[in-house]
Amino acid sequence: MSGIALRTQGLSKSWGAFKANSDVTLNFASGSRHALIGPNGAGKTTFINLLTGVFAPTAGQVFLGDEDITGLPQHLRVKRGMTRTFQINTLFPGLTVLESVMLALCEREGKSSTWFRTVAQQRREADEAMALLASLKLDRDADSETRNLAYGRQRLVEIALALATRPKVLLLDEPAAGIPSAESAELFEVIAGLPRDVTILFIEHDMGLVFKFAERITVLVGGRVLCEGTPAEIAADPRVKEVYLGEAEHG
Ligand SMILES: Nc1ncnc2c1ncn2[C@@H]1O[C@H](COP(=O)(O)OP(=O)(O)OP(=O)(O)O)[C@@H](O)[C@H]1O
Repeated sequence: MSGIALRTQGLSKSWGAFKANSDVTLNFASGSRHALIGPNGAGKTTFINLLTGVFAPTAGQVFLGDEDITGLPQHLRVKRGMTRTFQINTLFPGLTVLESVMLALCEREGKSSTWFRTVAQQRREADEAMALLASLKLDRDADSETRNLAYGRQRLVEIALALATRPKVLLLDEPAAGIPSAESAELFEVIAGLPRDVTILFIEHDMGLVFKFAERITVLVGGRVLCEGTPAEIAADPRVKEVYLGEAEHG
């Protein structure tokens, strides 16, 4: 696939006089693995919330492919192909991994309220769910209750649930947060191996993971784009060093 999967034009969000995002204009190429980095409070999560429709922007637009989705409610953005991860702990506490993914698949097909389905229909969904789990190396956990899995594997189930909506764009806000580093590397290996028809934008604080897995990096500082480029370009940019060195000195 080529072209632009997602772009923003002059996207801004203020609360009173405070500008959390200012004039953010970015392109996300189809199939790319794009990281959004920046110091605490830079406005990264705000940007994701503007993309998904949690917040309405003060100014600017969001385009998914060619469509201006700025005014769309959250669930219609998911239907159009932009999904962020769901928190399984709050969604399906007592279900197995397989049941959770089947439920997400049924939800996508609009079948979640159908109490009677044929065995053949259920088998199709189970097969699709198992294939999805296998692609994330979660098939061995299919019959475990999600709440009994290690935290890192729970995060993978969250990604499976997001993928069940068949996204064109997948948004991951710190997918490895709270996971031991050995597990987080494994999680990112799986994310990196996702099909190329899914464009991935992720926020991540661990620079080792960012520079290993991102193909493009955007640095946000004070709600503005400081710079954007390949990992090599970002690593060599003196402005980025200044921002992070300044942070280290304060820390
Ligand atoms: N609903 C809100 N009302 C007012 N201010 C907010 C709101 N949400 C976020 N902010 C402020 O906007 C700024 C940017 O926050 P945001 O969470 O987007 O930053 P971040 O880059 O994701 O930070 P972190 O890396 O610490 O998660 C912060 O100063 C925050 O306090």
